[in-house]
Formats: sequence, C-alpha cells, structure tokens
Amino acid sequence: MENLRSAMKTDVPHDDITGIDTAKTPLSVLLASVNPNDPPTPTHTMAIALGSNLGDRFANIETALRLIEHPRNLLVGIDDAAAVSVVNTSFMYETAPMYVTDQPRFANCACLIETNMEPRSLLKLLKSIETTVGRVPSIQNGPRAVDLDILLYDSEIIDSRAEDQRQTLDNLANELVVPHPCIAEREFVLRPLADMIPEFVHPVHMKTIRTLLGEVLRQPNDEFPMLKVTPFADYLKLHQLPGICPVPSMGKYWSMRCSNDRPTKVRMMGTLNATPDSFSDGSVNNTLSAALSYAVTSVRQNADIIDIGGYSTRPGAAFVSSKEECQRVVPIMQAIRSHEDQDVRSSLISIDTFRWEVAEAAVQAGANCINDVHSFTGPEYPLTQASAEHLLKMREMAHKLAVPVILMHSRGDAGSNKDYSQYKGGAQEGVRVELGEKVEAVVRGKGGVRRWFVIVDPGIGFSKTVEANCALLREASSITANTRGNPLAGYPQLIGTSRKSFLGAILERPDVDGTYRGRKTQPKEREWATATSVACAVQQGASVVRVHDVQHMRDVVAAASAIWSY
Ligand SMILES: Nc1ncnc2c1ncn2[C@@H]1O[C@H](COP(=O)(O)OP(=O)(O)OP(=O)(O)O)[C@@H](O)[C@H]1O
Ligand SMILES: Nc1nc2c(c(=O)[nH]1)N=C(CO)CN2
Repeated sequence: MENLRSAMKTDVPHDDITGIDTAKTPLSVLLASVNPNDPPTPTHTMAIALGSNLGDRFANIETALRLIEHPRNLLVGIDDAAAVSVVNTSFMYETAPMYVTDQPRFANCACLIETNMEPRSLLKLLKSIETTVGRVPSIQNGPRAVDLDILLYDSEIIDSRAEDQRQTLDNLANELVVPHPCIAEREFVLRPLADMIPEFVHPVHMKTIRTLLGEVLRQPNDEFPMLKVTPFADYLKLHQLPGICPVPSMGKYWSMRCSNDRPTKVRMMGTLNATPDSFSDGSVNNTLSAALSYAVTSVRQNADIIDIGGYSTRPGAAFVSSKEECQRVVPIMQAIRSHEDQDVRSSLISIDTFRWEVAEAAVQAGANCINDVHSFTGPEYPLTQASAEHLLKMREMAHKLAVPVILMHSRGDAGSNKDYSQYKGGAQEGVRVELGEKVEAVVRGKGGVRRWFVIVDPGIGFSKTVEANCALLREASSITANTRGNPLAGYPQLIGTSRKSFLGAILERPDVDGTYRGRKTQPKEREWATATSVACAVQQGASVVRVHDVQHMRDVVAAASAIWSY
C-alpha cells in the first residue's frame, strides 16, 4: 500500500520531505550543499485538518501551526525527544459551515507533519493547542476558534473504540479514529488534502484523494462555494502567546473561485517607486510628500494594494545599500500608516525588495506583503551557493513573519551579457520549471512558507525576449493550470506589464505594409499599450495586475472583467 511519504512525491519528484534533491536541478543541489544539517527524518507522516470560524480565523490557524511546531511548550512531561515538523501546507479556503449551517463561515486548510510522536500523544497535543488558541466547549459541530483533526497517520487504520461501538459516530469523545471518519464527505478537507497528496490512497476507502474529491464534487450542492483565499498580515495588530513568535492579525484577504481558479475580483496593485532612478516615474516620487500623494491618490482611485520599492530593477540601475533602501521605504510606510484618512491608513501595502532585512523592516513598519522579483534567490544568475543561502534566509524571514509573498520569475538582475533566448520547451515551460522549483523550495520542508501565502508572477519583461513576453502573456493561465506535475498549479497569479520596454519595442515596430514606421516612446507614453496587456491578463485569469496609472487601468480591469464575466 502506498504510504503518505511516497504520496508526497507523486506530483513533483522529491527524495525527501524537505523538498530538496532527487531531480538534481541546480537549485536543489545548491540547497543541499548549504543546508546539510537537516535533522534525521522522524518516522511518521501525519495529515492534520485545521478549521476556524471565530475571531481572527487565519491568525488562529497560524497560531495553532506554530504551537504544533513547538510541542514541548504545551505538554508537560512529554518525551524530551518529541519532534514535530510541519513539512507541507495546502492552500487556505473559506467554506460554508457544514452540518450546523447557522454559524459564520470557516477558514479551512490542512498540513502534513513529520513526527516521532505516537497518535495518542499527538491527539493530546492537538486538544491542548485548541484550548490555548481559545476554543471553548460548544455544541457539536458548532463555532470554534480552532479545530484540529487528525486525518491520516501514515497508512495506519486506528480505532480505539470497543468493537460494538463502531457503528455510529456518536461515541467519539476521547477516542481516536484514524483515518478521520468524515474525510470522504468533506470538500473542506479533501480539497486541502488534494493540494498536497492527490494520489494518496485512502487506506479504508481504497481510493485516491483526487477520486474522493471528484465524488464529493459530483453531488448537488447549493451552498456558498468554497473559495481559495490569500490572507494579509497586519503587523500593527499582533497576537502574542508565550513561547512562539507574535502572529499578525489577518483580517483582510483576497479570494479565488475553486471551480475555475479565477479571482472573485481582479485586484489592482499601484506601483510606487521610491527611487531617484526609477524607469517609469523618474524622481517624481522621490520625496516623502510626493510618495504619500501617489499613495493617497491610488487608494482613492481604488487600488487594492500599493507596492513600494526603494531599489530599481531597471537595467543598469545604480547599486543601493540595504540601509539606503530601508531609508527610502520605511518612512513612506510610516507616513501611510499614520495618515489622517482611515482608508489610506488601512490600505494594503507591499514591499518590493529581494533583501530579507529590508522586507522585515518594512513589514514591522506596516507593509502587509513582500514582493520579490528574484523569488528569494537574490540577484545572481546563474544560481550560486550564495543564491541558495539567500533563499534560506528569505524563507526563514517569511516563515517567521507569516506574510504573503509574491514570487516572480527572473534570471537574476537585469545585467548585460545575459542570454534570454534559451527556455527549454518554450517560455511557459521554462517559467513553470524555473519558478516552480523555487516555489517548491520555499513552500516544502520544515520551516517552509505556508502555501496560502504564495502568489506567483511569470515576470513579464524580466529575462525574456519580446516574443517570449507576448507568448507568456497570451497563455498566462497555463502557468498555473491544474495539470498533473505542474508545480505552480492553483497558485494565484500576479501579472505586471505596465509601461514595460517590451511594449516600447512593439510600438517601435513598423506595421506590416510599412505605412506606419513605428515610434520611440517614453514609459508614460505606453499607457494604451499597457491597457491592452492588462485586458489580456484579466482574460487569462490573473488575480492581480500591477499598474502605474490606477485610475485608467481601473476602467480597463472593470471592462475586461465584465467581458470575461467575472
Ligand atoms: N482523528 C481524530 N481527530 C481528532 N479527534 C478525534 C479523532 N478521532 C476521534 N476523535 C475524538 O473526537 C472528539 C471530538 O472532537 P471535536 O470536538 O474536535 O469534534 P468536532 O470538531 O466537533 O468534529 P469533527 O472531529 O468531526 O470535526 C475528541 O474527543 C477526540 O477524542
Ligand atoms: N465548512 C466547515 N464546516 C464545518 C467544519 C469546518 O471546519 N468547516 N467543522 C465542523 C466540525 O468540526 C463542522 N462544520
């Protein structure tokens, strides 16, 4: 019988659960060389379902996960060698309450852990975590701050009840039944499991998780449909429990439909370059008041998030130290957070940086999300040992902060002498493989970033030819398509085309019959071309478009969303 551990390898090859090795790709080899001291693999793999429908739901779940990662904080007298590592997470979902329907919607997800603990001790640990997070006794299937269920323990079948008590589910209190007896009827459990172990064969039903999910989905259901969500962190409001890092409040979130992985609403990211050499707005925003005024204007024009960067990614941009980068962005975050207008003060902000120290300073100053054009490996390309070390540092920081991360495909900084023509299998396949490998390294293994915090970006305009940019854009939905073996399957996607030079290159071309000879454009003169590319991104199912001119692109997003019937 296939066990849980090998099921984890099904879709993407991995030697071990840390997500490193086997494929012998450059990044995996580099990571293994800088991270040789992983603890010996504990003996058991277990799947846990997490749910919450009271209080700060996503923060409750994050708190529970942190407590799971530190079992000795809670269990007195527990074996000193007890070890639990969260090694994989699902996406996060918002779901209609099942059974007792008159209660708030749930947040639901699942994780895989590796442990040397026995199932009974784990159940005790989970019950104690539920209490610590704030669960109080209530009606059966009623509202709760957090619920933690053991879904699977290797491929074992366990039932602690007496033989004659096993006919119903009425006698479960203080007992242990594994696999959890309700898995097969719960979409809110099967979807998260399918994100991680779709090919795992349920040891009782003898069907894969994918098959069980298909069966549940075929049943008629007129409930509120399950949504996939990205929660945002707010460091100005913290939940503090002894023994674990503070957990940010997570009241705001974006959502996608599970039926077609399209957003319930396409989000607009405004772009604020706090750099004197920015390619698109020169030094205009390079003062605190000008930056603040862009932020205020964008919020009033309905931007959903503002991306603030202090280090230009423009080809040939001057080096900026991390101290200088912080000095450029942190005061802007602080000014936004103390603005008199409540809408501005509470707007979502993302920090555009590839450096962990800048990201952390910005988040502590009020940024809600990290946007990294090098998807955690830093500016070097080809990847080196320093890239692998960079990834581990970024990952540790993002894991600790529990904030969303936008991971963009690029091949390092936009230096000279780089050959961008080589994408094995074409641009789509190249991005899926290269970005997919990094995303896997970020999400999987002990200390990984929760899957629900990752947004992917194909990196239009970075390390690609004009033709590759066009091809990526017109087929962007295939990058995150739910096809077997796609490491980017199901992730929300951000697309940034605004004013980029591939649009400039297109506008410079003469038309086919030569009646129009083309013209050179400044970035600001590419707004109509930008509109076309934004419409295409919406049509392709992008969750977020990154733009400069929020007011005009809002109309484009509204019209394109209506045409493609969101
Ligand atoms: N696999 C399991 N995971 C968690 N609890 C279990 C499991 N099997 C049996 N139990 C028992 O179920 C009892 C009720 O747990 P709990 O109050 O969390 O149920 P619930 O959350 O209302 O329902 P459900 O577990 O169906 O989601 C606990 O006392 C526990 O001993
Ligand atoms: N959508 C949803 N419904 C539920 C859930 C849950 O986690 N999600 N948990 C329950 C009892 O454990 C009862 N009903």
